[in-house]
Amino acid sequence: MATSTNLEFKPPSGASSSFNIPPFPDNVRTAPLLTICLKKLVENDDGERERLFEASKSLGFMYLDMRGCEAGERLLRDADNMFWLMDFFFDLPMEEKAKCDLSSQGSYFGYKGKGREVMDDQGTKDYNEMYNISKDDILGLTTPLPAPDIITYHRPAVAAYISSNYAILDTLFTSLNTSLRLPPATLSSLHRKTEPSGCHTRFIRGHPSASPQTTDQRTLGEHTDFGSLSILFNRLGGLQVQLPDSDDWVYVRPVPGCAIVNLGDAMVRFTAEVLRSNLHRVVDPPGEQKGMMRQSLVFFCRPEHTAQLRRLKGGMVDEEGIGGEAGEEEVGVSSKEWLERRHMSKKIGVGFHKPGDFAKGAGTEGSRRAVKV
Ligand SMILES: O=C(O)CCC(=O)C(=O)O
Ligand SMILES: [Fe+2]
Repeated sequence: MATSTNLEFKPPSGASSSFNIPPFPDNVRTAPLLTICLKKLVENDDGERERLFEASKSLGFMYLDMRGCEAGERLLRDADNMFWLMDFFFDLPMEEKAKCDLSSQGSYFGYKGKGREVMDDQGTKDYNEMYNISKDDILGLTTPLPAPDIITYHRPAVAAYISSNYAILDTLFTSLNTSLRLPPATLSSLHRKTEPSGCHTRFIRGHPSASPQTTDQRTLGEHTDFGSLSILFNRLGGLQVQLPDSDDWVYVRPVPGCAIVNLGDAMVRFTAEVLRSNLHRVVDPPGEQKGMMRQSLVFFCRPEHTAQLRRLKGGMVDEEGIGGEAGEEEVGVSSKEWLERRHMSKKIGVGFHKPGDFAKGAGTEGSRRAVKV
């Protein structure tokens, strides 16, 4: 932890530990993710910029190799701290976690218990506990939300992790900005750390699905991410992506030293579907990892609340008239509205009451232009 502690906490369960994890199996189908080297992007390597653009158009999922680069190594260290904090958090008694469950107030942030969201329109319940920590809360842009002492005490460590993510986001946005031939800093200026947004850190504890007899081994339903870029760290397998133009689901193998980066709906809307926000889901970990508690860590970067999700002006997409006449202004929806509509539809008793409600939260999953460009 970045801060020392005088508080007494029982040792964590170690569910996040990278030690003693059985290997990811070799006999399952895995996704052909490109590995992008952060160091090369930071050094403005043209070839690496092209590869980032390619990965963002074709699958919208990639590995980002953090090693050998100061900003990357810093994020790896800060992410390790978050995995420790996550262990402590999820090991708290349920009544402590329930105190920061803000779902009934319609808040996206705070704790969500296992089975409190649906994975589909039939109302199949999920198998995850989640804790969403608002960037605006940690950086003091809003009044602090109720949180357990362990989180309050370690706010500086969470803030450090957020800053490390922003350093990397800035590199990614700058590179994509160049590839899209957008006016300088267009993407970065829609994602300022100091402006209110739905950006957040997510802790996930995935419980094994119901019983070995069930054929449905999903623990988190299929979805596209709502925002712009997600930076994800996995220790155990279980994440799957659906391959473009196919019904096949394949695993994403966790790779030490690499984050899994994926694009969300906002990037699709900004680029008239040139960039891709791919469907993904989580199932029980494969092979010898099956039955283990699975923890993952995500930083979700979303556009500022007031940003309009529509084709951006200028740049290759607009000038080439992709998704409309060149210079034509599309009617947008604000990032805040998009987020609220999408997250509510899954919450049992809040936005999801009956079949049909789930579909109200649809994202850009129907979009397929990206693979054809
Ligand atoms: O846990 C994972 O590997 C992925 C989680 C995810 O897709 C999400 O929280 O949106
Ligand atoms: Fe996701």
